[in-house]
Amino acid sequence: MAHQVPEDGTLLPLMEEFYTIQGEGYNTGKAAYFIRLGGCDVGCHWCDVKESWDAELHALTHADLIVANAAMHPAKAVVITGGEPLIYNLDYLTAKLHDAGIRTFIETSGAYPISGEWDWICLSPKKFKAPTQSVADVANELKVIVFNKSDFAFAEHHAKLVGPGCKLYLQPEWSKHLEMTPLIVDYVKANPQWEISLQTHKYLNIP
Ligand SMILES: C[S@@+](CC[C@H](N)C(=O)[O-])C[C@H]1O[C@@H](n2cnc3c(N)ncnc32)[C@H](O)[C@@H]1O
Ligand SMILES: Nc1nc2[nH]cc(C(=O)O)c2c(=O)[nH]1
Ligand code: SF4
Ligand SMILES: [Mg+2]
Repeated sequence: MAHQVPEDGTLLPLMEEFYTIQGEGYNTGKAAYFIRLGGCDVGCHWCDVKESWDAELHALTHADLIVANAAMHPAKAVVITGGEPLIYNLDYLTAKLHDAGIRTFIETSGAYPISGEWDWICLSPKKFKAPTQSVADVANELKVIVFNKSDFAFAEHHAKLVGPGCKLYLQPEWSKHLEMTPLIVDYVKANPQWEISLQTHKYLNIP
């Protein structure tokens, strides 16, 4: 039976929620409550959370309960990720998080139009399903995964589509990090508008 996810965003397929330290990008090192929504049709072959793809496997959960759980943690910041969170209407969830005094951060491929009210938007565009301009226009951070050398040209293409204040990051694909990290180091030294982002939680062995 397919999930009937209500369009008002009150019920969302929740895969997992956990309190940890943001491992990637601009907010690296800051404690945050992670909300991982199920469902993604982008199909990155190197995705590190393929268990998230099938939304049906993840129970529809009321957004009010997600907010109550988040509010119990000391850091008043959540990262909404997935799966691809923008498949869903995130207006209700993010408004309630803001009502509770919690800052809202999102990790998205941008493959679906923007919804929700955000304090930080990380756009990680994919070759497999291009991001919508509605997300590129408002992204605070562009984080391109480097799986092979062609990803530097892909990164430059997307840097032209984001706004002028958007931070630019290159992050090694995890299974290739030993090979790609030195290439990123050289690229950032030659093109210092870019910075390197590492998946520090994997080095720290935390969620
Ligand atoms: C699992 S995704 C979920 C959010 C959204 N679907 C997206 O791709 O942005 C969270 C972040 O992990 C990155 N990511 C996924 N698999 C990765 C891997 N094998 N190595 C490095 N980064 C990865 C994604 O690019 C994204 O920035
Ligand atoms: N610690 C930690 N930081 C993260 N930043 C983005 C993540 C994600 O899977 O979206 C992630 C994650 O899974 N864990
Ligand atoms: S868009 Fe994100 S969740 Fe979906 S397959 Fe790619 S990395 Fe995984
Ligand atoms: Mg992750």
